[in-house]
This record gives sequence, structure tokens and C-alpha cells, in this order.
Amino acid sequence: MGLLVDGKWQDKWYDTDSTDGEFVREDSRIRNWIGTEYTIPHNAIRFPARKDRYHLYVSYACPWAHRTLIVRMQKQLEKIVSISAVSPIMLEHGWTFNKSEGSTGDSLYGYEYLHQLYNRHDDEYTGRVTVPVLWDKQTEQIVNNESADIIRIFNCGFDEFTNSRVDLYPEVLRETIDEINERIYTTVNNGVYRAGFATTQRAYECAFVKLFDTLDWLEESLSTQRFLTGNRLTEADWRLFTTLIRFDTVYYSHFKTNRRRIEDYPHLSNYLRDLYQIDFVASTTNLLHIKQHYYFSHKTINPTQIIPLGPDIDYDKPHNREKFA
Ligand SMILES: N[C@@H](CCC(=O)N[C@@H](CS)C(=O)NCC(=O)O)C(=O)O
Repeated sequence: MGLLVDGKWQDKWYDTDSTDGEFVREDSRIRNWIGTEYTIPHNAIRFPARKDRYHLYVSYACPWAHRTLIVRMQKQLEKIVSISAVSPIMLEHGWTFNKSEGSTGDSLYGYEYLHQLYNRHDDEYTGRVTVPVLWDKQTEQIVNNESADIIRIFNCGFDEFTNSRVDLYPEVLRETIDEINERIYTTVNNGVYRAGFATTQRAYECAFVKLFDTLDWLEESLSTQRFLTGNRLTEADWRLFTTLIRFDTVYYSHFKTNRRRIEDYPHLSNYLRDLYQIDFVASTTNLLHIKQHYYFSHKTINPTQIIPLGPDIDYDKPHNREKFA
């Protein structure tokens, strides 16, 4: 685990000393765009939509990258945007392309480490070396390394090349989606990390309480509707899904978010199964990579690096969510 400083790799864990034990996630630094939809920050560059020009670097372990894998498949972009997956094990060199550990290898440059790609983008790059990364093969640079942007780019940026007319961010729901995203990002998606990476009791408890407040709120809301904004699936659901699917297997024990499991919430657990059972979703979900990554890579939290064998949860079990359709 580490970061680049002026293009040089440094092996460093997150600094929580200056923030009173709180984990503060660094903002993504490269946020350019593909396609003409949406208002984008005025200094962002627009790249043209092209077939087979862009490459997506992901980790199957990572909840942020998982969103992009799901939307890429739902929008049928497999032949438009190629992918490489890193190894689930992230230690002193950060993300690697070690094939013996389950990486696909780096199909563009044959690099050993993801930080080499960030250096190809900018040989003086400073910042964390994160997945997902959307890469432009033509100009050899990172287009965007923020998953929230990448799923919106996939949602409509390549529509001229795909038959999928799915819209995960419909105009009429944008305000509602933005509001839901904000609460879920802060207290759930990032909330589990704020609990797990906290280094003071106070910071941990604060994240824990907010996380379970939101899960209780979601349980209530999903008791009367199939998806987060009503009866239509949107990006807000995928953003929540990738945290929920990791919750009982990893966050509950590794990050100590153990007031309740998702399995203990009748509506949330069925909602999770409903999403998981959409045809292409299981193929984007790799629970082995997920377990290996967290338990083996976070030595400050789990120094023995022992990967638990359980739990056994059947996500293919029937759910009762069609009743809302
Ligand atoms: N805001 C970013 C966060 C990405 C992120 O933090 N990814 C994690 C993997 S789960 C990572 O690569 N961490 C490496 C590090 O922080 O050094 C996004 O949503 O794309």
C-alpha cells in the first residue's frame, strides 16, 4: 500500500495522525470525460467516444471498480472497452499484475505494477495509485480515475456503439439519485472504510453509528419499493450493491461493522439477492478476490493475514422482490 510522490513510489499506509484517527479518502485527481452528455467541470477535457480506444483497469476486490465492471456489462460495452484486472493482493508495491495471484496481467504494456501506468500518464505523478482507471490507448493517458464518473461515462458516452438503451441516470430522477448517492457514499460506501481504518475509538464509533442509521433507513425504504428511487433500477442501486455484497463476508468482521449483518435485514438482504441475480452480475463478483484482498493486504488490521473460510451465504436463494414490479 502506498503512493507516488513526484513520480517515485513510496510504501505508506494511510495517515490518520493529522485527522484525530479519522480516515479521510483522497479525492480522485483525474476527472476528464468521454462523450457529450452532462455538464462537466469546466477544466475537464472531453475525449471522443470511439470503439476499442479505451481500456479499464480494475480490481475484482474493489467496490469502486466493481461499479464500473457492472455498468460496462449492463451497457454491453465488453467489445468497446477492454479490461485488465490487478491481483487481489496489494502489499508494498501497491496493486500488481501478478498472474499467479489471479491478475489477468497488464494486456497493454505488460507492466508489473499499476504505479508504472500512473507514471506513464505523468512521470511526476503525485497521489495514491487507485483502481478503477479509464485509460486512453491512443494518447496514452488516464482519462478518469473516479468510479462515480466512469459509470456515468459508460451510461451514455458510448451509446452510438451499443444496443443497450438502459439509462441508469435518467433526467427525471437525477436530483433524487444525487441525494441518495450523497448519503450512501458518506455513511455506507466510504462509511465502512471510515469505521475500518479509524485509529481512535471515537472516530470508529462515529462512523459505525452513521452507517447503521443509514442501513436502518434503507431497510425501511426498501420495505415499500423494489429499488432505491422507486421501481426503476438506477446507478444509485449499483453504488450501494457493491458495498452490500462485501458486507457480511468482509466489513462485518474485518472493519468491525458488526451491529448486524445484511442477512439480518429482511428487505435489504432480499434486495441484495435481487440485484445479484440479474444475469451478468455474478460474473462481475469475485468473493475470493474480495476476501483475499482485504484480509491479506491490510496487515495493520489483520497482522496474521489469515483469510477466514466463512461465511457461507447463498446469494442465489429466491427473493421476494418481484412483488413490487
Ligand atoms: N474515489 C475513488 C476511490 C478508488 C479507491 O480508493 N480504490 C481503492 C481500491 S478499493 C484503491 O485503489 N486503493 C489504493 C490506495 O488507496 O492506495 C473511486 O471511486 O474511483
